[in-house]
Amino acid sequence: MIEAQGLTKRYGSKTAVDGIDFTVRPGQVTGFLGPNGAGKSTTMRMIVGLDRPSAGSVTVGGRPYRQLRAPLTEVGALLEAKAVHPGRTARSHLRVLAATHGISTARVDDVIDLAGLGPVADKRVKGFSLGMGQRLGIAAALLGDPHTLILDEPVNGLDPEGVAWVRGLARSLAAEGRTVFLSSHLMSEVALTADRLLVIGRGQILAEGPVDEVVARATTSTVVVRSPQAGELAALLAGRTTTVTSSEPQLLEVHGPSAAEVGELAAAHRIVLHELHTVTGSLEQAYLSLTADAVEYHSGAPADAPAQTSEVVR
Ligand SMILES: Nc1ncnc2c1ncn2[C@@H]1O[C@H](COP(=O)(O)OP(=O)(O)OP(=O)(O)O)[C@@H](O)[C@H]1O
Repeated sequence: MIEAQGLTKRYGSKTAVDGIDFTVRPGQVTGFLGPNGAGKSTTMRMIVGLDRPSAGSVTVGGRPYRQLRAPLTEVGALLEAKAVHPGRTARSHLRVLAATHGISTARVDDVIDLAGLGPVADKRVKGFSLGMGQRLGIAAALLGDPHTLILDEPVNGLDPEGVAWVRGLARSLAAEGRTVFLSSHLMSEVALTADRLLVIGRGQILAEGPVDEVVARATTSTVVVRSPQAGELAALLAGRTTTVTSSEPQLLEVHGPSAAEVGELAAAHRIVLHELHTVTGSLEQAYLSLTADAVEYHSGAPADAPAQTSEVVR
């Protein structure tokens, strides 16, 4: 469990993290989202004691990181720009790390296998691809078999097989009851991996909660109805809180009432339905809407409209 209270970091006049309160629970994967410069890495660095909060506090398992007796066995972290001696092999890097933290050499072999580093374990790290470097960072994070995993952009540079591996790993670590906190800019991946979300912008929390709830709150759902009596149903639905549009005969897109309400209204008037489902927004749409006012670094080119990758909930 990670708990932050009034967590703040200032760099001179810049407030990178602005008095945030949050809890990251065990047994779940929590996705940490936000635009570039939102304060994600700074927050993660404060969790693992690499940056000192200017105010407030953050604890892991009830204690500040610096007070943990065996930190590597409690918290494993993959953070950007982690220092690895380029002349060392992956195996020797992990062995040095294990030796300094009283972890067995057998565990080094385990995490090499777990991270799929076997074929390159005895090669020098300086020749590693971005993806291999990420795998080594994840192997190091897992070395102490920690209860809490903090992964800053873990899929950065990984190929599709690697991305799927990180997803499976995060899910299985959470299923074992561990706390998994990961940041990513890949919305499709977060949608597949995370149970909960913490969204920040300009150092402040913009949204927090189960993925479905955050998406539902930040996007509008549409009830799609197909009926041979669409005109009759549209007339019954028309009202101040309901908008009904129709893009083809017999098909209605209804904004306002739930699918259950539309179905019950139809049944009460003996209107035949051939189809009734809810189309919810995507995580990408929710993210763009939540962070629209918190983006510090805008692209020059106009952004494409978010893809209509709607999920159908029956
Ligand atoms: N050491 C530092 N000195 C001064 N400013 C810093 C320092 N580290 C971070 N910042 C500033 O704090 C803000 C938050 O940065 P941070 O790296 O935490 O954002 P982020 O959400 O991780 O962004 P990204 O998605 O680009 O990695 C940014 O404006 C950044 O420029």
